[in-house]
Formats: sequence, C-alpha cells, structure tokens
Amino acid sequence: MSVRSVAIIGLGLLGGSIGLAIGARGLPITTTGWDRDPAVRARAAQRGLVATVCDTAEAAVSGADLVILCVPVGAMGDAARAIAPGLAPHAIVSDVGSSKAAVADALSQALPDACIIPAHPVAGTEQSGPDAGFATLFAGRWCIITPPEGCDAGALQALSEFWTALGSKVELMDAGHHDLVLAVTSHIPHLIAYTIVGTASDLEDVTQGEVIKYSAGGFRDFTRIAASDPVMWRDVFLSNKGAVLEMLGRFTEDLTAMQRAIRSADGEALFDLFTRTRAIRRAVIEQGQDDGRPDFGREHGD
Ligand SMILES: NC(=O)c1ccc[n+]([C@@H]2O[C@H](COP(=O)([O-])OP(=O)(O)OC[C@H]3O[C@@H](n4cnc5c(N)ncnc54)[C@H](O)[C@@H]3O)[C@@H](O)[C@H]2O)c1
Ligand SMILES: O=C(O)C(=O)C[C@]1(C(=O)O)C=C[C@@H](O)C=C1
Repeated sequence: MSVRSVAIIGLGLLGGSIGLAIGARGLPITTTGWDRDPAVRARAAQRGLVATVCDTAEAAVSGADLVILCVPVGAMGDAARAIAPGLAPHAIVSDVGSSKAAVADALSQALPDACIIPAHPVAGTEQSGPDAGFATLFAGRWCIITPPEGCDAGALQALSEFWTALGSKVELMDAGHHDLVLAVTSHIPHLIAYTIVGTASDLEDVTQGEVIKYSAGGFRDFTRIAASDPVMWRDVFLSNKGAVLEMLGRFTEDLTAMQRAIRSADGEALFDLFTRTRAIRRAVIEQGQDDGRPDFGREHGD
C-alpha cells in the first residue's frame, strides 16, 4: 500500500510543514486539512498549506489513506474523537507528538478499531502557528516511528515510505524507549532553558534590566528555546512525566556534583567535564544534527 491522500489535523508548524513539503517535493499525494481554530484554517488556506482546507474534521479525513494528527499532545484524544466519524476503514492514523506512550494510549482509547501508528519527526523550531511552517523542515532529520505490537506491516511500510519521501531518516523504536531518550535530548534541555530564563527574569529587580541589556550569546541561545510554544511544552511535560522526572533526578545529581567541584575548587573535574562535552558537540555537528547556527529556524518563520 502506498499513501495517495493525506489529511492533516492541526495546521500549525508541523502540520503546515508536512503539507508544504508534500507540495514542494511534487509528491503524488493529495492533501486536505482541518484545524479547530477558524483563524488558523483561514490563514492555512491563504498560505496553501494543504490543497483543501475543510470546515470539519470529518470532511478532511473522508477517504484519506493517512491521517496525521499535528496538535499538542494533550489534544490528541480530542482530535482523534473529532475524526472518528469520517475515518475510512483502511486509513492509517498517525501523529507527530513529542511524547509517544501517552499519545499511543490516547489514540487507541479514542479509536479502538483504527490502524494507529504513532510517529515523531525530531525536527522543529521555537515558532508555532500557521505562519511558522516551511517545506524543508524534515529534510535530513530523524522521524522516529513507534509501532504498537501487532501493527500491520504494510501500513508501517507505507508510513515509513511517506516520511522518507519528505526527506526524513526513519527509525523504529519502542514508545517507552523513545520517551526516555527524548526526555534527555529534547524535553530536559527545554526545561532548563525555561528555568534559566525564568530565573534571570526574576532577578531583573536586582540587576535593574542588565540581564536583558547585556544578554550575551549563551543566554540568548536559551531565550530562543524558552520562546517555544507554552501549550505544546506544558503538554509534553505532563504527558512524559515519568521519564522526565527520572532523567531530571540524574541531571540534578550531576548539577550538584558541579556545584561541589566549584565550591572545592576542583578544576580538574570541571575541565574533564567540559572537555567531554566539547567532543559531544563536535559529534553532533559531524552527524549533521545541527548546522552550527544558533538561530536555525528563525529565518523560516517569515
Ligand atoms: N514545535 C516543534 O518544534 C515540534 C517538533 C516536533 C513535534 N512537535 C509536536 O507536534 C505537535 C504540533 O506542534 P506544532 O509546533 O505544530 O504546534 P502549533 O501550535 O504550531 O500547531 C498546533 C495546531 O493544532 C491546533 N489544535 C489544537 N487542538 C486541536 C484539536 N483538538 N483539533 C484540531 N486542531 C487543534 C491549534 O489550533 C494549532 O493550530 C505537538 O504535538 C508537538 O509536540 C512539535
Ligand atoms: O529546534 C528547536 O527549536 C526544537 O526545539 C526542536 C525539537 C527539539 O527539541 O529538538 C523540539 C521538540 C520536538 O519534539 C522535536 C524537536
């Protein structure tokens, strides 16, 4: 089976980028879309994010081979219930949510008879909404698919081929493992950025505006991440609570060790850690996961 029609539910950064990527790559796939916000639907139609913006979820998914839910993870259940009446019996239902175990549960509860294959394109920016999407978002980026046990092999193959056609590198993973890995590589970095920017802003009274005024490279990079969508990230932390708390415990221990090294003037411990982390940065760049530009993505949000 190959995907010939895609319905995109949620026409923000991720949904818009999928629609634009299909169009820009000239794939033989028709696109429909729906968003619960009428203003987003109007803007999506203006920008041509999908070929047809529908007035209802039911109309958008009618006859579609693949339905991709591109809504905040806390809204996946609602979105799945909204598409239920129009879903074709052969349709694959997937998503792009940043956490996977909780989304898999929500989708299977809402659509017990559907072929559900959750996925997570590990690609994004701090921008959100219908103006944020761009066609090259997924090029060269990982898309992690978390097939449930007993998942239809043909449907999995079709979904993998779809993401490969958008330029992604596809990896299959167990949902629980995904959530642990992403807690470390994405969720906790965001939590740290939100926290440090919040702390600095709480200190504004003490520093009388100097935090913003003298904001140097390091803090500036944190502010980009901390500008990410509040609804999306609230939902990520609530839905991936277990893995985030587990990894946060480990992080807190390591932070305490750094605190101790500074207090006891243990320069060797500091130097050793900073040398190890510098090598990790180099490996990340060599593997093409970062183009070295701290503001990557900003120019795409036109
Ligand atoms: N932003 C990123 O960097 C990024 C990267 C990878 C995955 N994700 C995941 O992708 C999903 C979407 O994120 P985004 O950045 O595109 O968000 P976004 O805010 O840009 O777009 C989400 C859209 O969903 C709509 N929506 C909300 N609830 C809905 C519902 N019940 N039914 C229909 N539409 C609804 C909103 O109106 C909005 O237009 C999230 O689950 C997020 O975790 C985000
Ligand atoms: O580059 C960014 O701004 C992102 O935050 C993208 C990012 C990430 O942490 O890497 C954010 C959430 C996702 O689910 C996937 C990608």
